[in-house]
Amino acid sequence: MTRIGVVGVSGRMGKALVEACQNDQQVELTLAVQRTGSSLIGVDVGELAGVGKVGLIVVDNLVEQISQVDVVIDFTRPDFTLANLEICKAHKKPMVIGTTGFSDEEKQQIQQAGNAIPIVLAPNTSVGVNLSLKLLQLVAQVMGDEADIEIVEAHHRHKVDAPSGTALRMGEAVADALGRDLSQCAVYGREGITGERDPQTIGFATVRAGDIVGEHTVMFATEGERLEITHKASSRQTFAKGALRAAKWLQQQPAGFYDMQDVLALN
Ligand SMILES: NC(=O)C1=CN([C@@H]2O[C@H](COP(=O)(O)OP(=O)(O)OC[C@H]3O[C@@H](n4cnc5c(N)ncnc54)[C@H](OP(=O)(O)O)[C@@H]3O)[C@@H](O)[C@H]2O)C=CC1
Ligand SMILES: O=C(O)C1=N[C@H](C(=O)O)C[C@H](O)C1
Repeated sequence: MTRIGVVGVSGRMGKALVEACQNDQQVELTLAVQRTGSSLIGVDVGELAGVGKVGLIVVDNLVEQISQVDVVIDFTRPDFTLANLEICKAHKKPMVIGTTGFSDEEKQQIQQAGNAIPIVLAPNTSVGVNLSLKLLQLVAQVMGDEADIEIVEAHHRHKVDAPSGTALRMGEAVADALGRDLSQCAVYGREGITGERDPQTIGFATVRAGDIVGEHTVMFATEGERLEITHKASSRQTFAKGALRAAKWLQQQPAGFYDMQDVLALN
């Protein structure tokens, strides 16, 4: 049994994680944290998540009750996640981080924390997206040098970061396979007289609309044919189940910096 602590339980992913914990016999939700001063403190977390009373109330302090968990799961915002990371480090608790929107420096900070505790950092915890990263490597190796590569992602209107963490990770996978540096070859959106396309670039386009859960397409287009790899998430449960899988795996690992490829043995 893996005892799980979820921070940011009021969020879309926070609630999805609470529901996933209720449906998984191998985990127990033992801590539910929300921001200090939130009107949700003291509320039953199952009622908050819409799955009925579960007998665990929302609290506002990770530090005080962290001894009750084996793994902390955090899908929130970079500033809050980094604060929680310090707490997990101090208390030697493994952490699954699904938050996106980190700067390169912040990602390095998380990577370094892997010297002290086991950490999974994954912009997308779904099995499908992580499998697609493998496929992308193969496609890039075979046709990437001849193809124009464009990444299109679509998410709900509430998403605050762009491009999505997943789109950036897909871009990195393709760039690495081609020996390119994504920071040098990425083009984020186009407008006006852009000139012809530079074949070395990897383009990103972002859609924000309605309640789209998460869609990503990587396009390899040559003169005469086009190969597209598309992933569409239709439920946040796919991310939540992946995060629980990562948490159960992480509980057995030594300190280190891991991603979903490690969890799914795709490396
Ligand atoms: N890895 C993956 O597979 C996936 C990753 N994500 C990522 O997860 C993150 C969360 O997404 P989502 O659930 O849609 O976001 P929401 O906005 O719905 O939820 C964010 C949660 O974090 C809390 N929070 C944010 N900032 C703070 C803070 N400074 N202090 C305390 N609490 C804070 C919010 O509390 P409050 O309401 O009080 O602000 C809320 O509970 C995003 O970065 C998103 O990109 C999303 C889906 C899948
Ligand atoms: O904010 C979201 O919703 C999602 N964010 C992640 C990302 O930025 O890649 C993953 C998923 O697509 C949903």
